Amino acid sequence: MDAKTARIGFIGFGNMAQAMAKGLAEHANVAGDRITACAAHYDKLQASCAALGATPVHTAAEVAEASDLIIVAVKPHMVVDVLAPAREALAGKAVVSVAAGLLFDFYDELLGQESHHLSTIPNTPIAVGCGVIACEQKHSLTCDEWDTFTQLFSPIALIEPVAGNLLSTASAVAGCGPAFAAMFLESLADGAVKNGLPRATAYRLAAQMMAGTAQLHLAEGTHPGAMKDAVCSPGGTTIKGVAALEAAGLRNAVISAVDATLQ
Ligand SMILES: NC(=O)C1=CN([C@@H]2O[C@H](COP(=O)(O)OP(=O)(O)OC[C@H]3O[C@@H](n4cnc5c(N)ncnc54)[C@H](OP(=O)(O)O)[C@@H]3O)[C@@H](O)[C@H]2O)C=CC1
Ligand SMILES: O=C(O)[C@@H]1CCC=N1
Repeated sequence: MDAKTARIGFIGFGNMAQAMAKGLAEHANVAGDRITACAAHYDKLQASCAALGATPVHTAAEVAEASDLIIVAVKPHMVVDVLAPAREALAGKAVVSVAAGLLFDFYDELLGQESHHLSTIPNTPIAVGCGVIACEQKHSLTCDEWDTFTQLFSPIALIEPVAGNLLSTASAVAGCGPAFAAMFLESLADGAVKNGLPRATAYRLAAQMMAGTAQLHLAEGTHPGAMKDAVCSPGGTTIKGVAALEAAGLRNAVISAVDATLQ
């Protein structure tokens, strides 16, 4: 399988699948006509496929037949029922799951020990080429399929293999994290609006600040504590804000959020 020509299928075409397809089409040079998808509601699917030049089909088996690499992107509790009728068509194809909590042993049992599968957790920023895909280290893709998968997705996501027992924790940070980060972004803007800044300006400033702070850490590897210290002038305004965040329990709230996703 060649990453330049591989056909990609999505079984389920909701928020996560569309983010991946958009990232591939708009940031990784994957032509829309290489993408096929199915979903529960065909009219809605037609509209979302049209936006990318992708092909809508009615069943998971049709997706499998039309594709070399198939992304399973329905809700975890639906995977068994949706994949069962497509089992034959999936045989010998590369199956990449994004369903939370479904690991190697689950797919080995569902698809058979000869099947080629990989369990992952991506995140929605992949739509703009800034995603993460945490992958279970143990998988049964061939070397060629793994290479194709990484060549396709590494232009739009950091691909991070982790042990199976840590995939849910990685998911809390990378998969759920965009929701937590968006809450921080919104809260920061609320504070600014409360003090008179127009809403749109507040979102623009907060979003660019968050992107820039993350870029600074990624580029220089600076410890987050040192990044904070570099902003806090003695007796200045930032340390007063830091103290207010600590008084409100920011650190404990975030750690509890990670714990909550794992329960
Ligand atoms: N959202 C996220 O940020 C992340 C999600 N995930 C995982 O991605 C998966 C999808 O989540 P998400 O995209 O958020 O959920 P959505 O509800 O947005 O998407 C689910 C998709 O499944 C489709 N579907 C439902 N029933 C069937 C069926 N019988 N046959 C084919 N397709 C069907 C739905 O169709 P229709 O649209 O017509 O209703 C929809 O397109 C989950 O397993 C989740 O754990 C993983 C990491 C991050
Ligand atoms: O909320 C969820 O279950 C999925 C998994 C990671 C992000 N969204």
